[in-house]
Amino acid sequence: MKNIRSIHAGNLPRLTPRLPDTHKGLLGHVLIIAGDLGMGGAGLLSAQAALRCGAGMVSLATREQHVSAALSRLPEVMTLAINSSAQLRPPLQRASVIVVGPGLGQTAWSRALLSTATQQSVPQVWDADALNLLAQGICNQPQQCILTPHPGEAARLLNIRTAQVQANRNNAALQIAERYNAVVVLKGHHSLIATPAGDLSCVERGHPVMAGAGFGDVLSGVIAALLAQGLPAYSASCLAVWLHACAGEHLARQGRGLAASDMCHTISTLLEEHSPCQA
Ligand SMILES: NC(=O)C1=CN([C@@H]2O[C@H](COP(=O)(O)OP(=O)(O)OC[C@H]3O[C@@H](n4cnc5c(N)ncnc54)[C@H](O)[C@@H]3O)[C@@H](O)[C@H]2O)[C@@H](O)CC1
Ligand SMILES: Nc1ncnc2c1ncn2[C@@H]1O[C@H](COP(=O)(O)OP(=O)(O)O)[C@@H](O)[C@H]1O
Repeated sequence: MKNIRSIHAGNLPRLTPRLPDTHKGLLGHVLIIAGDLGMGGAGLLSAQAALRCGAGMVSLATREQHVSAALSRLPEVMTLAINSSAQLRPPLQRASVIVVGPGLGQTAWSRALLSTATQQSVPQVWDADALNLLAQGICNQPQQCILTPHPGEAARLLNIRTAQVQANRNNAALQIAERYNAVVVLKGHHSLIATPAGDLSCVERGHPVMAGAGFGDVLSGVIAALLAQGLPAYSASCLAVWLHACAGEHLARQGRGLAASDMCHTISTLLEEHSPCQA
């Protein structure tokens, strides 16, 4: 293992400023594949975060039952009803970055969509049920993949117990990165970012106010937006985890009632302070 690097404001990667004549077509198109019945909000949180972190376009592929709620909450997002993997192909062709997994479930619908996504060659962020299906051997992760497990999902990926992951988080993050040949974000208190080459970074920021539903869904959208705007996988992961953790600290005064969607505006403000839109 190489030395563990502590991420701080001084060594963070930056997004380049936008040219005055830039347009949305140059800023990436994030496709989020998410939201089985009963979990329609997870994809919305990811989409909202991607939008608020500057992705040029954001599409959400989800269950038909979630479309009208998604459109009324996030009109900027192109929300598509997907009943079969054939219907997913056109949006997949347009995507430059894919997020798959938030609230995806593990039904036949979920599996069909995930396996269609694996055939794409663009960068992908795999979260939640995409990781659970990967751990079950139901599919293989594509090239250029970022895996974002929480400790429970990490345990499933390594076929060990959650307590064993937590007892040696560095080792767990590196092992998943090596086994799945992917950049890994091991979430939780002091999140870690690992690569298959053995690089390991730690973000010693964050706050227990973030221990609630949907905070990981937001993180997946932040990573995707940074990828869409040109950062490589490891840099995008480090910057996204740092922004997300610092936003949690900023909002900690709200206490236990902090909702994951409250994070998006603060993450957007921190990103602008760190990487201004114009030079
Ligand atoms: N609004 C929504 O629709 C939401 C949907 N969600 C979906 O709900 C489904 C189930 O996901 P869950 O993550 O709840 O369930 P899981 O069963 O994957 O994970 C929960 C377990 O993982 C372990 N764990 C997680 N974080 C830990 C930490 N920081 N330290 C130690 N142990 C930890 C604990 O044992 C915990 O009980 C997924 O499809 C997910 O995407 C969630 O994302 C929450 C929001
Ligand atoms: N105690 C904590 N300290 C710092 N960060 C936390 C803490 N609890 C949760 N988080 C962060 O919140 C997010 C939770 O993600 P996850 O467990 O996947 O939730 P969900 O699936 O509900 O979206 C992760 O980014 C994690 O690092």
